[in-house]
Amino acid sequence: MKLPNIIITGTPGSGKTSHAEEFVSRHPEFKHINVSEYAKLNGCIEGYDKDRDSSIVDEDKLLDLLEPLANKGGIVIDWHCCEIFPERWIDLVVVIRCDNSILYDRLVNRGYSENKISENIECEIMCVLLFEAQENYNKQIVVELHSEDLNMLDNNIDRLDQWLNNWLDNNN
Ligand SMILES: Nc1ncnc2c1ncn2[C@@H]1O[C@H](COP(=O)(O)OP(=O)(O)OP(=O)(O)O)[C@@H](O)[C@H]1O
Repeated sequence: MKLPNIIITGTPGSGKTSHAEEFVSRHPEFKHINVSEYAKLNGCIEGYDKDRDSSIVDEDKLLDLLEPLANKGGIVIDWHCCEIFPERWIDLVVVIRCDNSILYDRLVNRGYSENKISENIECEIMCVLLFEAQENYNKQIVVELHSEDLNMLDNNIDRLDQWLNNWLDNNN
């Protein structure tokens, strides 16, 4: 059976990994690719950005490694950046959104620096990840989902289940 490839993107702390994990726990035939972890485990880190306090991913190497998985289908890519993934790979782009004050508390709880918190809150206010998704993929495959409490998370995954059922009906 053919499976779709999904990107789950959004500002750090918005809830990408929570969504990807819940979706894959309901659909174990999918593989969750948490790009930050995957890049570290697979030697795709090419440096460190001191200002941003984050690793720099070797995107070419990452894409080479992901290509066979994407061609097979059934990957859920979880990263705060979506534009590097070729359009032909991707069937759905989910942009997770979060209320600023809730996001702020989540980032404080993670012990992020004031700079890193401000940068991420600004990114959320300016809808950076939503625009990035809409500019790089057909708008019809981009969906914005809010993730402020567990009820919302559950409803979002129900929506993704429905989308998946429709996709499977239309593509198999
Ligand atoms: N809908 C939600 N309701 C309650 N808590 C949530 C929800 N979504 C995420 N969280 C919590 O917010 C924190 C950040 O979530 P998560 O790690 O899924 O975000 P992320 O976008 O993957 O972050 P990063 O990009 O840094 O990996 C976690 O503590 C998680 O439990």
